[in-house]
Amino acid sequence: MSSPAFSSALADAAAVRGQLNTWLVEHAYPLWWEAGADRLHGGFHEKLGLDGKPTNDPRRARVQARQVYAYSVAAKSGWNGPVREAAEHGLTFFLNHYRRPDGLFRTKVAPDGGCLDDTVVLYDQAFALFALAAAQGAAPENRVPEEMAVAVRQRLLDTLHHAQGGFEESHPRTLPLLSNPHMHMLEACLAWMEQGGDGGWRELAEEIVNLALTRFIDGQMGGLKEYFDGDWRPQAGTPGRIVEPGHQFEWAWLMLRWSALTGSQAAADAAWRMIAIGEGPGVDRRRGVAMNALLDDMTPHDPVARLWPQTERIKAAALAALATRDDADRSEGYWAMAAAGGRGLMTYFDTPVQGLWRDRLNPDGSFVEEAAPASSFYHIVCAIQELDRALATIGHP
Ligand SMILES: O=P(O)(O)OC[C@H]1O[C@@H](O)[C@@H](O)[C@@H](O)[C@@H]1O
Repeated sequence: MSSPAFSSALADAAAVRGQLNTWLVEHAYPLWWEAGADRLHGGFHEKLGLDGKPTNDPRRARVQARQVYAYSVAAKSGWNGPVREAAEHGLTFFLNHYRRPDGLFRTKVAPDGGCLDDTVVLYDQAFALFALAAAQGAAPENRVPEEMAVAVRQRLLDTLHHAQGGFEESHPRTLPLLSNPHMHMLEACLAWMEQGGDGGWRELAEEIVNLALTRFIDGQMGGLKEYFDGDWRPQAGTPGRIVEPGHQFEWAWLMLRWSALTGSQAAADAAWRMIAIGEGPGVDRRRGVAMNALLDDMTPHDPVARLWPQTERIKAAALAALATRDDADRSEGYWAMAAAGGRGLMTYFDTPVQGLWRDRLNPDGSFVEEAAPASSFYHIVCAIQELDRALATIGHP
């Protein structure tokens, strides 16, 4: 029962959290382990069809890594399935089939683990680091994941480091440069800092935060952009004008975490502005969801709403509510945002087989009929756990 001292928006957010968590533990975790794990070849399927059966799609490195994370933290949500077995099932396949002789990770393999694309993609390296941090957290006595992660970090700094900070996409250079993999690199650095990793994680995190504050974010508009030329200037034409609401939320969540760790006011200020964009022009009130993309004049660019921006809306809102807890009115607004984000997310869970999700909501309110991508599970798990953690921190049951 919620105490009368708690606001109604907060109680509402807690009620939504309860529904989300029930769905997660009773339907999603069991389904993505029972049907989503490949007992024959190992690893996890890339997608489950709307009938709950696996599709035979090629497997992206990021998806395996994300599933390792999702199952590593499953016990925190109260799933009492074989947490460790599930996480190890994913990690074994990932290390056996994606790890290259140079210690970096290839981008894609076939369902049987055969190499389909040996390319090193920066985004995938970030998720490899993230999964290794999750593995470290699940089995702290084994230091192998840390050794592997430090080697990956060093190799990236040796081969892809950009003179003005951050990373190239590849060597030899391909353009545009992208902010997005840096977001996940920052997420991985924070995960390693939480695991007690060496000072290199903090240094790299700081470099990425500074790059975001000085280059990725447009100081006038306050929004963070996606595509850049070789000197970290927004790319010419439309790509350089794209502002994704989901990324405003996701970066804001990371910036608030960074600010809480370091006291950085600049990071917090950037977060408030990004949240205002995401939650203002970024949300279509009619459908109750965050859209895929705006342009820098705040007009919709891609009004389709994928699932993942909804999870990022929840994460940003939960942490913002926590960070403003001494200012009742502000905090109340963020709890309301978290509740609205949670409701928006739940509309994606209305599927013939419970535990699956829809991925794309059209402007007319219909969903695209398609298989459920496993890639979204990590987003969903993290959002529900962040909401839960924020509520627990302020003492809400
Ligand atoms: O597109 P998938 O693989 O489902 O990932 C979902 C999304 O995750 C977010 O964190 C961002 O990195 C997006 O750019 C990405 O599209």
